Amino acid sequence: MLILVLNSGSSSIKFQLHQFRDPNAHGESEVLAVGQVEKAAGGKSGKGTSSDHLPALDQVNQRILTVLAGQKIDAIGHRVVHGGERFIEPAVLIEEAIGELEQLSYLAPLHNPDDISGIRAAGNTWPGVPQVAVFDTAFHMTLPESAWRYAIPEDLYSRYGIRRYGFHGTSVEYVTKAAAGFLGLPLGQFDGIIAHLGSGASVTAIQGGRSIDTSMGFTPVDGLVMGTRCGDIDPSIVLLLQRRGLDADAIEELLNLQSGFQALCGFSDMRSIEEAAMAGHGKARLALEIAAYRLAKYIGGYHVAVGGAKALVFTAGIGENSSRFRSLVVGKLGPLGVALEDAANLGASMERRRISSMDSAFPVLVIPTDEARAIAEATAALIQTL
Ligand SMILES: Nc1ncnc2c1ncn2[C@@H]1O[C@H](COP(=O)(O)OP(=O)(O)O)[C@@H](O)[C@H]1O
Ligand SMILES: CC(=O)OP(=O)(O)O
Ligand SMILES: [Mg+2]
Repeated sequence: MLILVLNSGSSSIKFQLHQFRDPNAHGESEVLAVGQVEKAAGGKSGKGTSSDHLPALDQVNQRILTVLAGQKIDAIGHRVVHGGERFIEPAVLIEEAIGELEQLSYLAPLHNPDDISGIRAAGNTWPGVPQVAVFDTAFHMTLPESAWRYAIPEDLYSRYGIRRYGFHGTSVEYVTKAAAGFLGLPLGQFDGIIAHLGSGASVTAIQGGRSIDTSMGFTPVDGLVMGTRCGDIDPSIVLLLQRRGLDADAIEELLNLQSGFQALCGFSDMRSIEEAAMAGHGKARLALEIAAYRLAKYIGGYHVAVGGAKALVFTAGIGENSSRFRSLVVGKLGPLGVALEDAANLGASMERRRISSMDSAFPVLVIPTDEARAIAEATAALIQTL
């Protein structure tokens, strides 16, 4: 079975072609092709149309043709950022579902419109091939109301759907299962904290294998300090900016694209920030300190939320690769009795591994995430049922 996974971002489309040897899509898939193509137009506003996607998808098609050698793709799996409360699991993208997704676009104006344009364009490029959406929000639909409800008038929830949703769920679910397996625990007995630290970053509290709280909220701008997103701020800041003449689009851009590490030190990717910090750049060091401090506070809170974590797990670009950032964060967890084994933390292995000391109160793990594989598996499983 052949599954094409597409992740349509604002400026590029990432793709992976997965083959499941077993016709029932059990077992590991093999990655036959992987790549990224740039989109011609669209910009970072999320306001691109499906015609912006067509030339890019045509390039994807060209790049997989030789690998396919005449075989047909069985399904396309799309990463979709926001599924609202409507989509609590992956969905087959029949016209009705695409329509429902369009209704949800106002919730994620920076992400969903691109995802939907990508879905429509893929329907043109690969006509007749079933398409599936896998949602970043779905895994967090298990949050209890005490975690998802904001203390604002109820009307705002019933009218506009204003609540905490949480994101990165596909990654967090994959890593949660892998961490439970690594520790030899049944999923239902895994209580822990998963820190997904990429260009977008969030941390999730897991109890009994399910998400019970997470740092991103109504949108992916909330929570941790990220590459260009501010994370937690007082909403009154937005009001002041508005009173000083910034409109909604300008404020959105400021908080999503000009904040976070970018605002604190002038660099948005962790490799540059680390290099600058090592070269003595004071603002880069302060930025790392602010981000690590905030994440450590969340970890302390989530240790309480899950009733005592059995593991802390680092994943995604920064979580998997930055031993310096992991060490800064775990260095603040002394009161929880958690400590790293320096040699293990510094190791550059790409394997799942434990990096905490033998006497750490609970293990600290590095588990590489694989969103595309998770999307391929979910897509394959769903189209079996058609
Ligand atoms: N070897 C490394 N050391 C430090 N940071 C790294 C390393 N490799 C990648 N990163 C950081 O990981 C982040 C990107 O994470 P990633 O999960 O690929 O993000 P996304 O998929 O959301 O774009 C960037 O900040 C990048 O600098
Ligand atoms: C939803 C989100 O934050 O995605 P990313 O980490 O890919 O920016
Ligand atoms: Mg990411």
